[in-house]
Amino acid sequence: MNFIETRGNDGIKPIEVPFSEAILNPSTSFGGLYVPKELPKLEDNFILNHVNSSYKELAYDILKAFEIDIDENEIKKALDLYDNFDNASNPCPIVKVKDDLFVHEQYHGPTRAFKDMALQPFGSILSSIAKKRDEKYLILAATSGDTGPAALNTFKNKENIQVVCLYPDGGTSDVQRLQMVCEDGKNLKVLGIKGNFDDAQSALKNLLASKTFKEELEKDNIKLSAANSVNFGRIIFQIIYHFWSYIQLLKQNEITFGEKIYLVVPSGNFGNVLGAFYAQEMGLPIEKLLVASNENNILTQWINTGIYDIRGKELKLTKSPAMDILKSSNIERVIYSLFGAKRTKELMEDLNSNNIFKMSESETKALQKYFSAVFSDDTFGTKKIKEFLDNGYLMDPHTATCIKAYEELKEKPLKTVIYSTAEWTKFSPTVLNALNQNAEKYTDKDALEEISTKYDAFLPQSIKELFNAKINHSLVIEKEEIESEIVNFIRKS
Ligand SMILES: N[C@@H](CCOP(=O)(O)O)C(=O)O
Repeated sequence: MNFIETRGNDGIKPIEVPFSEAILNPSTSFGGLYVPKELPKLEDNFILNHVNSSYKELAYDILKAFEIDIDENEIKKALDLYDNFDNASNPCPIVKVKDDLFVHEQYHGPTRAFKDMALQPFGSILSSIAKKRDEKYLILAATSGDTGPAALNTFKNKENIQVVCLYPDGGTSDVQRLQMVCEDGKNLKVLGIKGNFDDAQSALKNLLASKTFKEELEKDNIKLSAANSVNFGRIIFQIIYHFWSYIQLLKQNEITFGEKIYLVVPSGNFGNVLGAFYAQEMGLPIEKLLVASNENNILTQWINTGIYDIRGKELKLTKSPAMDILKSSNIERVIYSLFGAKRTKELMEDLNSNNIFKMSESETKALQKYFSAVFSDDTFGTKKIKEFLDNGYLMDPHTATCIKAYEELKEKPLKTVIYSTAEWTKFSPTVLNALNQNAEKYTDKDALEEISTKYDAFLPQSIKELFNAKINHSLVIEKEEIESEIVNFIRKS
């Protein structure tokens, strides 16, 4: 299957490209994003046929439905990386927390966040193709905390690959920061920037679109790609686990085949919930996608009003930093699916030029057929962390935002899966404040120890080791210095 562009084609780029091309070179005409020409429709009995499949078998068959131009053995090698997760046969388990409520734990990979579910196999495939083609790539990653560690981990020491990861200084948790600045691969560069996540992501998008930057890289025979969800190579792996959720509920006799469910997804860049939307379009019985956000509630505003307005909005630093985002990348792919390329280009150009776009009433209704949204603040989150642990379940602040959506947005008494995108270990001071109902300034190390001892919670070795690890990347730079720092790094390596 080939891939086309959300904002249409400029007559210079190829009108459609295979999967390998879309992931190696994600920059498109007019700054759009690659999307599949059409989504594969899975056969009626696809789900039933996979009730006894392993995650890897399910993933393989979904990837096959996309007819991607990647060698079968490469795909299998990439999927074998799930064997390194906590439980090889179930890399993202579902846990029942109430009669009708289930948590899909997506954080059992090496960097303790859902990004590993996609970046582990994506990194393997991308670097294998680069090596086979004998091409060198610079992979950019902008992160609000989870993508960065996962991108660095997957590409560390990979031949033909260099990675530059941009994070907002002071805009991630301390564990997230340490996961990045302590990484030691010789092909990795981590840059803190004086700015927020939107600044980091805008820099990435500008560089992807910049002819002169790409020409500069070409002098060293280097091509440019990205590890963020602007790259469809991320999204394709973020479709699979929604099928897994449904199949797990079937296996546990919690639902019967065909019964619809709600999925609640904590959202920032909208890649995870976009994967769920695509899964629904491919045949997964979903009643509605419930979008949870924090006080940076732009997604709630968009879904509830059809207006995306960031004029005069300041990005707030919250206790759920991975969702501290105002310019969300993947709303564009949803808009394209619902209204086509011409309208997507119009709306995205409005947003770029005026910091606002307005959809019509009928467009807003069309969006609301699939999505409902609500946001919550940190006070709500800490209350829910405590309430759930009192009932035996430990969750992180991002997962806690989902509870608001579960409590307020469900219109039918259907089973609901909430997505736990990151492990509590990445946010232990916030979690301990919630549990002790105080505002003490705990260090991450103390909070991790106290929670794991008091509540007998598992503490991964990779997290414990961070506090004795050497800091390999201490540079924090101005936004304006990003491009020259990257070029320096390329030239020095
Ligand atoms: N929440 C992300 C931000 C980047 O999102 P992505 O899905 O586009 O990589 C993070 O934690 O870094």
